[in-house]
Amino acid sequence: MTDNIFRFPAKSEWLTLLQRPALERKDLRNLVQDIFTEVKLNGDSAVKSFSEKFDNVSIDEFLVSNQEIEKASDEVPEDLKNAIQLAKENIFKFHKSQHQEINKIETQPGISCWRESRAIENVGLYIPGGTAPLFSTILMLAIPAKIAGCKNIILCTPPQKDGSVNPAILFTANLCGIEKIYKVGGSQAIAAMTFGTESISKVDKIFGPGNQYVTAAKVLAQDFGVAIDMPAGPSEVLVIADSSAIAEFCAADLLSQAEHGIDSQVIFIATDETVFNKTLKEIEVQLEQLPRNEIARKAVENSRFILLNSVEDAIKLSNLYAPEHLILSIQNPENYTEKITNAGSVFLGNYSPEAAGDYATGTNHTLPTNGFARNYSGVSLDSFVKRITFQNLTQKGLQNIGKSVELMAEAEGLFAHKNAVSLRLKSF
Ligand SMILES: NC(=O)c1ccc[n+]([C@@H]2O[C@H](COP(=O)([O-])OP(=O)(O)OC[C@H]3O[C@@H](n4cnc5c(N)ncnc54)[C@H](O)[C@@H]3O)[C@@H](O)[C@H]2O)c1
Ligand SMILES: N[C@H](CO)Cc1c[nH]c[nH+]1
Ligand SMILES: [Zn+2]
Repeated sequence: MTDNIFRFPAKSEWLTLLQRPALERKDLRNLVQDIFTEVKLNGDSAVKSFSEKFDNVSIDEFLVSNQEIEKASDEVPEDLKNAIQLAKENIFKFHKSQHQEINKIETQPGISCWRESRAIENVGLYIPGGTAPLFSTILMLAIPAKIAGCKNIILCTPPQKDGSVNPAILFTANLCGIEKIYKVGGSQAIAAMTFGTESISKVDKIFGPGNQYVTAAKVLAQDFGVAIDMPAGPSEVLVIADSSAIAEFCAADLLSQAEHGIDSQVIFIATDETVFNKTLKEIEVQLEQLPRNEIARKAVENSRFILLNSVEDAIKLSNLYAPEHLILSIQNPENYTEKITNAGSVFLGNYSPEAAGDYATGTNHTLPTNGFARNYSGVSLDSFVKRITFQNLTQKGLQNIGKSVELMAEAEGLFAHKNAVSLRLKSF
C-alpha cells in the first residue's frame, strides 16, 4: 500500500488520482446483453442455467415456500430479531416523514395547479447475497415501498450453495410483508424482472444495490422500459480527518466499506500528518483481525490515501469524487455541510460511523456510487411514487391566460392548439 499514498498532490493531479476501479465496460455490457437475450427468449430455463453457471447451484423452484420462511424464522436468534425490529422502526419513522401533503397553488386567479403522488404498482427489489447476505437492504427498500403503497412487490436474491436463502433475509422479508421471494441473483434476476418469466413477474421499476454485473444489468433494463432507482454499485466511503479525528475510528470506517467487495473503494483525506500516518498503520492492524480481510485488502489496494493542507481543499476534492458516503471526522463538521455539493449520505463527527447508517439510524443505505452522487439521490419514499400534476381552470382563469396561449400556439404554428382555447373564449 505505497503506490496509493499521495502527500500534497497538485490540484491538476486530483482528477486522475480519483479514478475508480472498474471492469472493462464493453465486456460487462456484452455479457449482460447476452444474459438478457437468453432470459427474454427462454424465461425460467435460461435463469436456471445462469444460476448454475454463476451461482453453482441448480434451482427447480425459484419461489421461496411458506415452510422455508417458517423454518428461517426459527433459525434467527431472538437478539438479532430485536435488532432488526429496532432498525425497522427508525427506518419507518424517517421514511414516513418524507410524505408530502398536497400543495395547491393558484398561479393566477382562476388557475390552480397541484401534484398528487401515486405508488408505482409493480416493483422488484434486488437484495445482494453474493458474498454477504445483506438482509438490511430489505428494510431499506421494502419499508418505503410499503409506505408508498406499491401493490405488487417482489424480491430476488441469490441462492446459497445448497439452494436455500439465508434465514435472516427470509425473516426480514417476511417481517416487512413481502410475499414473493425468489431465489435468483445477479444479472439473470434483473433480466427476469425486466421481461417476466413463467414464474417471475415483470415489474415497472427495479430497486436495490449489487455488484458490477447487477448494476450493469439494471442500467440495461432501462432500454426495455423498466425504470431503476439508480446505479448503486460497489460501496464507497470517503473520510475527511483533521487533527481531532481518531485514527482507530477512521481506519475502522474505511475498512467497513472495503470489506463489501474487492471492487469497493475507500478514500482517506487527512489534513494532519500524525492522524494520516496513524490511520495507515491502524488499517494494517485492523485488517489482520477481519474475517473478510482478503476482500478488504484487495479493496484497500484500489483505494487512495491523501494528505492535503486544509479541510476546504479536502471538501473540494470530495465534491469532485462524489462519494457514496462521506464521513467528516473534523472539528465543527456542521460548519462545512453547506459546502458539500456531491455525496450520497454524510456522517458528521467522530461518533457517526457510516455503519450506523448502513443498519439502523433511519436513513437509506441504497445510494449512488461511481460518481452518480453528482446527479442522483439515494433511495427514499419518492423513489416509489410518481407525481401526477393536476390543473383546474375556471372561465376567469382561461380568460386570464387565453390570449397568451393563443399567441404562443400561433407562433409555434400549432393552430389546433390555438383553436382549443379560442373556441372556449368565444363561448363565454
Ligand atoms: N451502493 C449501495 O447502496 C450498496 C448497498 C449494499 C451493497 N452494495 C454493493 O453490493 C455488492 C454486493 O455484491 P455481491 O457480489 O456480494 O452480491 P450480488 O448479489 O450483487 O451479486 C451476486 C451475483 O452476481 C452474479 N455473478 C457473480 N459472478 C459473476 C460473473 N463472473 N458473471 C456474471 N454474473 C456473476 C451471480 O449470479 C451472483 O448471484 C457489493 O459490491 C457491495 O459493495 C452497494
Ligand atoms: N454500505 C452498504 C451500502 O454501500 C450497505 C450495507 C448493507 N450492509 C452493510 N452495509
Ligand atoms: Zn456497508
